[in-house]
Amino acid sequence: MREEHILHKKKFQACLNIHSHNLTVIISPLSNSTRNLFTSLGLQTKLEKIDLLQFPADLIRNFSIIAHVDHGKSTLADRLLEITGTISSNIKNEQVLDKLQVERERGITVKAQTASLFYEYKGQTYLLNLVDTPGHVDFNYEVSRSLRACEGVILLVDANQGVQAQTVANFFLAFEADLTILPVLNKIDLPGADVETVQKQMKNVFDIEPHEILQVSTKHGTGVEEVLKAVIDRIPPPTTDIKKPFKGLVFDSTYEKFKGAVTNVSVKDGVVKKGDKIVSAHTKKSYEVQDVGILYPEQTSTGCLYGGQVGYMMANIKSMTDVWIGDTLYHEKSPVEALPGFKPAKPMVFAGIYPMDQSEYQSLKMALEKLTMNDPSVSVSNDNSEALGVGFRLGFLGLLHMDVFNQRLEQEYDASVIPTAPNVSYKVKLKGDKNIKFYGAEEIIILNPCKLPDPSIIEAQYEPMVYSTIIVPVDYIGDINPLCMERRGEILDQSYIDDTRIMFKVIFPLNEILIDFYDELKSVSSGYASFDYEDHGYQESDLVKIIYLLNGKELDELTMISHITKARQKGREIVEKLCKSIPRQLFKVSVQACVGGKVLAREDIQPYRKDVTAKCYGGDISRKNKLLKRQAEGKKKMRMIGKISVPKDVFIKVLI
Ligand SMILES: Nc1nc2c(ncn2[C@@H]2O[C@H](COP(=O)(O)OP(=O)(O)OP(=O)(O)O)[C@@H](O)[C@H]2O)c(=O)[nH]1
Repeated sequence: MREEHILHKKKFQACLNIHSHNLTVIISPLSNSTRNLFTSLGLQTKLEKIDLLQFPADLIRNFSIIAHVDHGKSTLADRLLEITGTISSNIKNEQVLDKLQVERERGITVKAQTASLFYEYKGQTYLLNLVDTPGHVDFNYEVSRSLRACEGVILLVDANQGVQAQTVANFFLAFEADLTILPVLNKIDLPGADVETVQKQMKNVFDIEPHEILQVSTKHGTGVEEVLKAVIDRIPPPTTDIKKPFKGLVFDSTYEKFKGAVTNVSVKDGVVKKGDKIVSAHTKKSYEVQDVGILYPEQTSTGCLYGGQVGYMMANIKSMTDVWIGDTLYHEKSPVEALPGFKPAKPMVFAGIYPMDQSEYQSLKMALEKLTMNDPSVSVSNDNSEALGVGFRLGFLGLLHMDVFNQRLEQEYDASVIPTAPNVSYKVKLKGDKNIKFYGAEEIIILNPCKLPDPSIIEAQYEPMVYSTIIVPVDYIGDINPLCMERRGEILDQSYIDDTRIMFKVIFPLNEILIDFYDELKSVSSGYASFDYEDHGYQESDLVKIIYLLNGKELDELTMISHITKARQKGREIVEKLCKSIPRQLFKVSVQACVGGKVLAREDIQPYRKDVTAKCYGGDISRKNKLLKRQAEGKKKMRMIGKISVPKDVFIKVLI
């Protein structure tokens, strides 16, 4: 049975399709009240086909939400989606735009997400395009790209925690991009919220006046509607001319099974329609637009996008090499000057990834191609190892980024891989001896520690440095100095951001802060410190290669480069942890750390005989088979070093 009822009112049209058990409401974007009515009833809503021509530039606002980790960006996005009737406010929405399994499991945003909202204000309906961005330093590249599709940002600061290191980093990203900054204090519901102090910090660090700052509780929705109004009042509309030829900036892309590449496009000028023939300024390849629309928050086809608008586009792009984030798209018959592309992401951490079984090399290659389409900040090059075979060396923006990428590889592409220890990239200057033809270059970059040349042919070695910001309460000043010294850091500056907090500027070797520095910083400051860093070039250093041996066989995935003063301590620590992580075998295993043939540390793993079926003699055969099956599954997670079986993720266990 189906019944249709169409409501006509001055400014909106709603069409209810009543099926026997479910109700779909087709709504017009033009009225908040209609959308809110239906979404608050918990009904499924679908946007009626809209004519985006009704939204000229002055009715459009494009903005990002930026903040330190966990200051409430995704929660604010949820409330904005609810207030505008984009999603139902009847159910408990939690971080709706965090769509990836890894984001849901970890409770963090790793991928920027765009959503279009319609909001009625002062008698006009506005089209608002928001980008929810990640807060962690490892995903800053997502933030900087998103900003290119915006004219303004909401800078969210937790009223309880105050200005943190990533607040500073993200503020300056927006400031340097010349965007309008709308400052908002969040979590004012918390008993520890100290609005006055945080206002003072924002005045001291960003020169933002207290009266400019809005106050909200995104959890309870308090003050959130004022944020929407301020977005319209304070953030300027995009500058565009829809009569000019189409010029679109590709600011993000995702790979979808069955659809191929879906690009997120910010239309700078002109209009793009389904069926148009478009060209990529980067590859000069042309495509036919198969679908184009807005993200509401799911893909909602509109058939076209006009200047100033932001949305998605599908054009049958199948290969990763054909999508270039930062690319300019134009109509085949009206070429335009390409927009400046994005500064390429600079990987900070490198690690090898090898197929568990060499026969899986091709499928791993394809999985990497697809996943890097979703995450273009990962660099991929071929790699090989005597022990692990052929594989890939990947570059990441940080350890969390690496961890998340590997998890996505397993979860989304079912890839079973052996990852190697993460390392930074070193630079080596070879001796100027014409007879030495090593790599045929004077200066080489070492991405794989196994490939560090013999010291006899090295003239100088350099390690990457970072320029960092640490913010801590003054009570912990005394703990910061020794921590920085221990990590070979050089404190350049320290300044008060208010009466209670101090900001340090420190230069560190990247290798020293890569693994557990942040944990230690948090621990010495009772969780109050925050930390952010950026690339600071290379500096000459005294480095050695540490290799680890199991009964004399090299454990390739753990080879590392260390500062000479840290080698012995590092070697001892890792040997100790290896002994704890490698299961006992049927024979004794000696674990050694060596530098240039000299043993730095050695320990033995004593033999242990484990017959899992020992207790099953005479018992139920099915139980015995179950145990053997479980043991076989366990073996899949192992790899063999000689006769020793080692967990494939051994480096994670010993390093992190
Ligand atoms: N009490 C209170 N908690 C809040 C408020 N806003 C957010 N939270 C909580 O703070 C935590 C982090 O919120 P998110 O919205 O995930 O923060 P985020 O900035 O998007 O986090 P990342 O994307 O990982 O950087 C969650 O547990 C929220 O429930 C608020 O106004 N009051």
